[in-house]
Amino acid sequence: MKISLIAHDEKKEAMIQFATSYQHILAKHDLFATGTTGKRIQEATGLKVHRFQSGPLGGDQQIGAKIAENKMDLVIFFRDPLTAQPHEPDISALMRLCDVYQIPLVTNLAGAEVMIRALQAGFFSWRELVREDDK
Ligand SMILES: O=C(CO)COP(=O)(O)O
Repeated sequence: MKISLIAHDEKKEAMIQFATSYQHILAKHDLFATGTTGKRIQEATGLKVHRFQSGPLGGDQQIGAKIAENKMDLVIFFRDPLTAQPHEPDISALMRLCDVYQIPLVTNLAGAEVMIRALQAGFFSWRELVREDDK
C-alpha cells in the first residue's frame, strides 16, 4: 500500500511517536511524506520514506496529484487545528481530493490508530484492486 504521512509542526512529535510505535507495520508499505515530516520520520525510525516538498512549498499538492492519478492509497495527516497555515488552500485541496477519489484519510492520532489496525487486518486490500499502479 502507498501511504502518505503528513504532520504540521505542532503535531510532528506525535507523528514520530506514531511512526515509531507502528514501525513494524509501516515498514511493509511504500511510505511517502511531505518534506520535513519525512525527514523526521526517517531520522527517528530509519524507515524508507519518499519525500515530497515541504508542505508550504507544495508538498500537499504533490500528494494531491498522486491521489488524482490513483497512485496513493491512504493518507495519515496530523493537522494542527489551532495554528493558521500559510498554505491552507493546499491543505483543503488535498483533503478535498481524498473525498473526490474515496481515499481513506485520517487527520488525527486517534483516527490513525484505527486506520493502522484496519490496515494490519487487511481492510484496505480493495485499494490494491483499484490502484492505477497495479493495472
Ligand atoms: O505543512 C505540512 C502539511 O500541510 C507539512 O509539511 P512538512 O512535513 O514539510 O513540515
